Amino acid sequence: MELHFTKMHGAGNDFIVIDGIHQDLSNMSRAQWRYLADRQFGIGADQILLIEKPTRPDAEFKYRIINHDGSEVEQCGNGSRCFVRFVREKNLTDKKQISVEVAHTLLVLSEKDHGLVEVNMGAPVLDLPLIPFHPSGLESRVTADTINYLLPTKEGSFWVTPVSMGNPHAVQIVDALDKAPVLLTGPLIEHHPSFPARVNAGFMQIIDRNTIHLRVFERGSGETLSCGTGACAAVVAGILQGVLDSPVSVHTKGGELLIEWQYANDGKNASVMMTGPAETVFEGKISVPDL
Ligand SMILES: N[C@H](CCC[C@H](N)C(=O)O)C(=O)O
Repeated sequence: MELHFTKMHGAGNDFIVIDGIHQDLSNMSRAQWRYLADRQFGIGADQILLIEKPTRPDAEFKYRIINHDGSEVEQCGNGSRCFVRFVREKNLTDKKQISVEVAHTLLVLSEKDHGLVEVNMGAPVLDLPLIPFHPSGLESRVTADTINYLLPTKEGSFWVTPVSMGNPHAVQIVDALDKAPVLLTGPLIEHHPSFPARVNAGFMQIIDRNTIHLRVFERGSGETLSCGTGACAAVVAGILQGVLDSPVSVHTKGGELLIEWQYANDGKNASVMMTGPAETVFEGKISVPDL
């Protein structure tokens, strides 16, 4: 089958964005999704964003997120900004604020000046079974307003803070990000049995109380140049541990994101606000083989 797509990125986290409203992609297999995301045999991307008609009355659109490995997931921060840019450029809506259904949540997205996009990512989920995270048998320690867990792997043990932004994250603080063994330990954390749905492994270096450097080994995609939900999770973890204050500038290999979480005023149910770039790179069409 032939399909039209738009290649986009949000701070270097790259996407294949597909209009599934005007194209019928209901029969795509996981192997075909993997083919599209493959950087040698297909178009190449960290994730695929598939835009569909909503299933709930308060949403204008729905979008689905498929990782590089073909796994479908619950949330994508950088992708949500590219979604806004896409529907604007395609004139699919003229609304200033766009409500979109993503897995089990409703995101409210709006464009800001200077080509940036702001997303209300909702409140973090910290209830361990909902992350999901099973701490049984793990050493733990209280750190300010949260609990860290010592995750043992064959390459050492790492203190992590479990946080969900709709998708699961394990955030650790490192002293020197450029020396952190992200590619060695990231996969071990991603597949750790304490995270039954796997997990995105975040590595953050605290620069000051309003600045971090961040690398994320993403579930289903490996290390990406930037991870929006990972930036949100890292800031939540840092604020709960008493080492960060909102707003936080998150520096990633692919660019800068601004994350705000008014925990001090509104507690753990405060929404996380993410602001960052979204770029269209090129449009194309591709013939997808039966796989
Ligand atoms: N790999 C993630 C999904 C993409 C998230 C990331 N690209 C973002 O910008 O939030 C997961 O499996 O939960």
